[in-house]
Amino acid sequence: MPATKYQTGDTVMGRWPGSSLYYEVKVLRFDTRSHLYTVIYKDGTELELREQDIKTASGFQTRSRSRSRSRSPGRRRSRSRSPARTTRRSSSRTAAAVAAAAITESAPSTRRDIKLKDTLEVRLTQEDTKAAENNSNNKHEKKEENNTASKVNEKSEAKVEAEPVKNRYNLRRRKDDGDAKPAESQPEQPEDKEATVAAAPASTSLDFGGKIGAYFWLLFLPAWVLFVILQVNLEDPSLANFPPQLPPLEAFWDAQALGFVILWILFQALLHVLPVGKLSEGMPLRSGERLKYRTNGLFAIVASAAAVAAAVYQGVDLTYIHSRFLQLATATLLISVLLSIYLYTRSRYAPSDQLALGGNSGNLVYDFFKGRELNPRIKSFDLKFFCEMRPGLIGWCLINFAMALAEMKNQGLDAPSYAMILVNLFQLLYVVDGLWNEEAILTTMDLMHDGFGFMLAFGDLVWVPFTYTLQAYYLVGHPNPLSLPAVAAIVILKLAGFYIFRKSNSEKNAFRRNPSDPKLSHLKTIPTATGKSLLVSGWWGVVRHPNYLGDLIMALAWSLPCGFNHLLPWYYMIYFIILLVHRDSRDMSDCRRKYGSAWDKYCRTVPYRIIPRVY
Ligand SMILES: NC(=O)C1=CN([C@@H]2O[C@H](COP(=O)(O)OP(=O)(O)OC[C@H]3O[C@@H](n4cnc5c(N)ncnc54)[C@H](OP(=O)(O)O)[C@@H]3O)[C@@H](O)[C@H]2O)C=CC1
Ligand SMILES: CC(C)CCC[C@@H](C)[C@H]1CC=C2C3=C(CC[C@@]21C)[C@@]1(C)CC[C@H](O)C(C)(C)[C@@H]1CC3
Repeated sequence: MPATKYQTGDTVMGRWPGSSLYYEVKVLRFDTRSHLYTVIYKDGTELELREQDIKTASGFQTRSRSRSRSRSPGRRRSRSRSPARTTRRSSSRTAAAVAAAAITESAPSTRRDIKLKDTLEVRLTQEDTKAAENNSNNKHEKKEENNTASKVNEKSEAKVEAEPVKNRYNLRRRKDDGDAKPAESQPEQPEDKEATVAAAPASTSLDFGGKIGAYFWLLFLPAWVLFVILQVNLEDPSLANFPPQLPPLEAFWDAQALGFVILWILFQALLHVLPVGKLSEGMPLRSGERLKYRTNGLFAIVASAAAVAAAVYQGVDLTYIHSRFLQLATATLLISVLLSIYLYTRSRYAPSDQLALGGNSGNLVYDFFKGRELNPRIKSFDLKFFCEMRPGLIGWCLINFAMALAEMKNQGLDAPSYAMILVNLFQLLYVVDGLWNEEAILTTMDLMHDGFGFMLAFGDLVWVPFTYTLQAYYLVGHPNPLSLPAVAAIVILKLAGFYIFRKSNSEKNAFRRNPSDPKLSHLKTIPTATGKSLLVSGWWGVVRHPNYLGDLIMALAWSLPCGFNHLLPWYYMIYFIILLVHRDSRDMSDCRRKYGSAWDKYCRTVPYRIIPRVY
């Protein structure tokens, strides 16, 4: 071995692929060509690691057994699962399995007792690239029994290794290379040495156009909301009338509107904290901890509907929402900015293992926009979950309803138009479904991966209620009579989209929550080194984002009732295509980073992203 940082035989800490956990490993050799260290874990699993994925043991303070024992049950479970202990429990258990178990089951005794001297990041770098295609003949792919998400097909892995690998990632198992020592022959690791949770690494690859992009979006997004609101008020909201005449500045502001918005948010917060409904567990965090969420969204929307009905009965004129839309939007924008400032400020004091992987670039503007802290909470009140699922989402339905009343008032109708009814019912179904399946949000990107900053605070509180309602707003001033066959066709389209959306989201959510669910046992999966598997049949075998496909079909059904006279009611459809294509590519790179070659294999097996045979 040439002069390298670590020498053959050194005992060091190696990062487990796709996780922030470190285990004690022994250096076996260094490859001068690839600059990779081959290391062996206590259970005999061999991996190739980059130098930056290895640290000296002195850089860590591991948790002591006595401390961990006294804390959470999850933590107690994890003790028996670390690679260090597998040799005694079961020699057939792979490091992949045990690491996954450690990742998913260990909760830190306390965040404060985890200290890292370094901030680390694992990057799955593609080495060379020719052979993966040849090796792609589904060696991992098998009809898993679904009895565990953490199986690693050792035999097929060995075959892959035996051939020249082209699309290979540098963090991979090498147990069957021949010179790996059997797990049983490894010395037992002391029981008080356990995996250590890494701090969030500094974000280096930045989304949304990076730092410059963040400036742009911070200015553009609020301006866009105000712009479309001004546009939709025009008799002819066409591009020919761009830009709309700007009203005087004071027209944007109304203290009463601010008061109503604050009341609405407080009312939703009150409903959220009431001890009604179930407490659901989120997905395991990097630390292994699982947060609890009160998922009483359905109760919240029913209670809100009752409160609104009571208010209308008492003579409250909801068309105020239509006439003061601009002022309500401005007030909510102000609240979202203040909330984002609070979120950014508190994130400066948050322990670094609680930061999101993407919003920790060190650049104030970018981090403010993207969000630093993953799950900011005030006691057990989760701000991100609340904002995403309550004031804006339920507010969306309230606004739509107010638009229906405004349409009747403005056009002198006894009942809302067909188009208005369709838009109201379709979007109500979407929101109620989201609240009914509220638990499923816990396995989405926003909740699992994104920090909570301006993007989501503004998105949840302003963007959703004030731009997703544009179709209903448009119909108030721009009637579009629909024939019954047209109504029927649009309803069928909506139901088809909804079916795809709901089935695919539920399938993934059920699989992530319980991979051994007997109802899913017919599905094919690909195991990954993190212990989680990927679905490759069922809905997730049709395209890589079947839920986006269903959502897009629904979006089409929301715009069609508004006709083709103007582009404005099609705004949601256009925005949504851009949003979902971008989310898909963000998710692709996240998953590639997490799952490495298993993800590539999934992409080869399921080549289309959102629309079968098209995209
Ligand atoms: N109306 C709106 O404005 C918006 C609606 N949405 C909707 O919200 C829903 C959630 O969307 P979003 O959070 O973007 O993404 P997904 O719900 O699709 O979540 C993506 C995650 O699912 C997991 N996953 C991906 N492929 C597989 C597979 N083959 N098998 C098992 N797990 C897999 C991965 O996470 P891991 O492996 O880590 O579990 C991946 O990161 C969608 O229905 C979307 O349409 C989204 C954005 C805006
Ligand atoms: C301001 C930016 C340009 C974009 C911000 C994006 C947000 C508005 C969306 C990100 C993901 C969302 C989801 C829903 C609403 C929009 C945002 C917040 C969702 C709650 C809508 C209802 C669905 O049933 C859902 C699946 C629960 C959605 C989850 C994602």
